Amino acid sequence: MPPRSTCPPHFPDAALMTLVRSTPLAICITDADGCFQVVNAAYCRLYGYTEEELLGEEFTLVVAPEHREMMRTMHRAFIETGEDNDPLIGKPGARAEWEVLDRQGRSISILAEAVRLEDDQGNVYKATFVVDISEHKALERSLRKANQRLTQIAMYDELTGLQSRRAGLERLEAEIHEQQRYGHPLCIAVIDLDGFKQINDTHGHAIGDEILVGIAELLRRSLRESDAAIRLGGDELLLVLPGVTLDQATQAVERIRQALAATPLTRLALEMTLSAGIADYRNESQDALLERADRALYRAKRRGRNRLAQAT
Ligand SMILES: Nc1nc2c(ncn2[C@@H]2O[C@H](COP(=O)(O)OP(=O)(O)OP(=O)(O)O)[C@@H](O)[C@H]2O)c(=O)[nH]1
Repeated sequence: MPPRSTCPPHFPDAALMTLVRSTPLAICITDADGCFQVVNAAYCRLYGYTEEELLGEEFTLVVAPEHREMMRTMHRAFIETGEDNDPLIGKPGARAEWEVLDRQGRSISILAEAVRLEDDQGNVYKATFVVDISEHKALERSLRKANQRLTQIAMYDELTGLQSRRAGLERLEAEIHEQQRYGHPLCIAVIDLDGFKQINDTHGHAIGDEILVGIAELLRRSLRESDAAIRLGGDELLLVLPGVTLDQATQAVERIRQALAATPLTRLALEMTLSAGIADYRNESQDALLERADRALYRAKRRGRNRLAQAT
């Protein structure tokens, strides 16, 4: 035999009701039809209604119209079984977060927890305890936004939108692992603009920036989905070209070189050229691969710029 309840035999009891009414926790009690039978002062304050306005009304008054039917169904299920069959979290449970509406139609985030009550006549009620978590939710949203922003800053170069050095080198490392596992060819190209310092010195940094943005656009247009374009720093760029041989990579970068030479950039329609060193991956470390591409780039520069060189 379960122990008998120590509650007074009549519900609601006057002393308990005083407690319910004066607690700072927002509480409402709804009957089997979902109509408010009790709302305490904290509940009224939270939603901006008077007690008279709420009593007898269906609880869906504080729910957005599109969610009312679902909430009615859940309320009925709770009255019958004592469990919320919450379709959003997919498991029974009487504690959940919701978005509700106050009297002005403003959205409030709440944490609600409920208990099923039964009086001596067998009438069933649902008592719901509500905590306003709007500030907490707003903070959560702004933290999520700040995190996204930080990720964006870490992953992408702010000026050009190309991948950042850090993200790009991580990507290259991942491609090297793929290559080691499956043996697909993998190439990289280290690109450096020709005479970029002179452009900055003659036309100013803002025009130099426009050039970098223009080249980034050209790269995005020219590369495949599976390729990556990375700004290593300054006017130095890295292309990661998976699945192509050294000759195919050279053809692809040669097309980019020609396209750049034929595309005047910025409002001053400046002509710009690039030099590049291209290397195919040869079972080496990332640093060794980058170093070979760098040496090839250096050769291309020495031979007169506006040209490519393959790494040996
Ligand atoms: N406008 C602009 N300039 C930058 C930026 N970052 C680096 N630079 C400049 O880019 C120039 C890089 O020049 P270098 O690559 O060393 O030399 P270069 O003039 O291109 O000469 P070569 O590479 O030998 O053809 C320097 O003057 C840097 O100050 C940037 O974000 N914006």
